[in-house]
Amino acid sequence: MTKSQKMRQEISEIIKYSIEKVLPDVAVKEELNNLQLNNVYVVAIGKASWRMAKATADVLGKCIKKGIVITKYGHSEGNIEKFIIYEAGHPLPDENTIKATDEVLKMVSNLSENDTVLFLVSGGGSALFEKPAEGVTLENIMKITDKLMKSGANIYELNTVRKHLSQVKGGRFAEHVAPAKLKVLVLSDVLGDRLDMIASGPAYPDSTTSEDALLILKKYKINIDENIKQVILRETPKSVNNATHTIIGNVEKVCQAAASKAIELGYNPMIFTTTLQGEAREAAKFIMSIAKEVIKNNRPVGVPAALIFGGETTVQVRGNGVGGRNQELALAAALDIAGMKNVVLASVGTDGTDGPTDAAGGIIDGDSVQRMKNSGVNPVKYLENNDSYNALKSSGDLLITGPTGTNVNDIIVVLISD
Ligand SMILES: Nc1ncnc2c1ncn2[C@@H]1O[C@H](COP(=O)(O)OP(=O)(O)O)[C@@H](O)[C@H]1O
Ligand SMILES: O=C(O)[C@@H](CO)OP(=O)(O)O
Ligand SMILES: [Mg+2]
Repeated sequence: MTKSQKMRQEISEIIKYSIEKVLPDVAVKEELNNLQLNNVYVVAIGKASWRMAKATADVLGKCIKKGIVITKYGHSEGNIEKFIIYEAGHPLPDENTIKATDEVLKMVSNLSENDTVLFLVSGGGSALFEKPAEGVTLENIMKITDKLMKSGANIYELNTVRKHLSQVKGGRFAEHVAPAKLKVLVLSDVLGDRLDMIASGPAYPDSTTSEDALLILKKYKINIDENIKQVILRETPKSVNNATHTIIGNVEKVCQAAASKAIELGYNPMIFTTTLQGEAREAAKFIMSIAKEVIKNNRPVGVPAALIFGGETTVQVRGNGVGGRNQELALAAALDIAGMKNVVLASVGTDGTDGPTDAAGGIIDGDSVQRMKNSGVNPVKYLENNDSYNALKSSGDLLITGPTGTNVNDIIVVLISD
């Protein structure tokens, strides 16, 4: 085995271990074990909702009256007693989203103040839990969110707009549940763990305003009809008094896990940030500038080193290729370190899907670009066309995990050895 092959294997091990450490099962059970709850209604939304619901059913069992899971297509792992399980569209909502959300609203509509809704929230919830505001259609929401996503808007901007077009986001779901109470367990996939942004904060007071939403649409040059503008001008709740929130997992945990596995494998780990953001290809260059500093000057960490970054970059999609922000970061990184020895990078979405592809991300090294060229791929052109998936496929650099059952943002690891 060559050095580079060994490092690729080690980086895969680090990623696998870290994702296992942020599966929500244990954290949900720990949180629920000491609770006295009777007649609980459970609503679970997002890409990790099936696992969160399963852990809940294991702990609360008989105390559950009824539960509903809404997760992304291909993310259900089977039946759970007393639960109805829906799969729906992501990152754009679809008819199944609306159907499942209506079922949730029906379930919580006549509860009393003695009832509790256990609300299990994970990223993906914005697309998977949706009932358009009066005067807005599903198509309106699909079009506006699609445009925002492709223009490189970050998750705060995207969800500020989503919250103002919805009957269940930005605290409005909590109003539906009242007078019953909500206990909300949250798996965070948003920079800074902002509770009003994760899945668009269905039970959390909204910190954004109608004016913010309109300014974001203007910034990205997205035109809306007057009737949509009027809907956006209806303000979201700024206080919610029937919900308590607890964060049970986040990107911090996944970075810590990566650091401990790196130590086990003999690397000096350093977590640089848990809030990486910006255009994916620019982030790649910045990350590799640090790698080069480590190689040249053993700064700010000595070789063998594991550089760890958590967060979520964005991509302005200009071409018509296939990819995701992690694959795009990996491709740009491959171009930056072409020909270099003993450097390997992995960039991975912890949910197991990066963009509209079946890959979780990519693992690249100094020979990736040569491998692409050998198979007739011009990596610069592919990057220009946002076709990172096919570029990484040609060099054998895609990381494919399938849905992981969790969702705590993205992790980037760089291994450097002598
Ligand atoms: N060809 C592409 N290359 C890079 N990114 C893309 C491409 N097509 C779509 N995307 C990005 O993928 C994002 C959705 O990816 P996804 O992994 O589902 O996000 P999340 O995990 O945060 O839900 C969109 O915001 C869009 O910018
Ligand atoms: O649902 C959402 O709003 C976001 C953030 O929580 O999740 P994802 O990026 O996975 O769609
Ligand atoms: Mg996201």
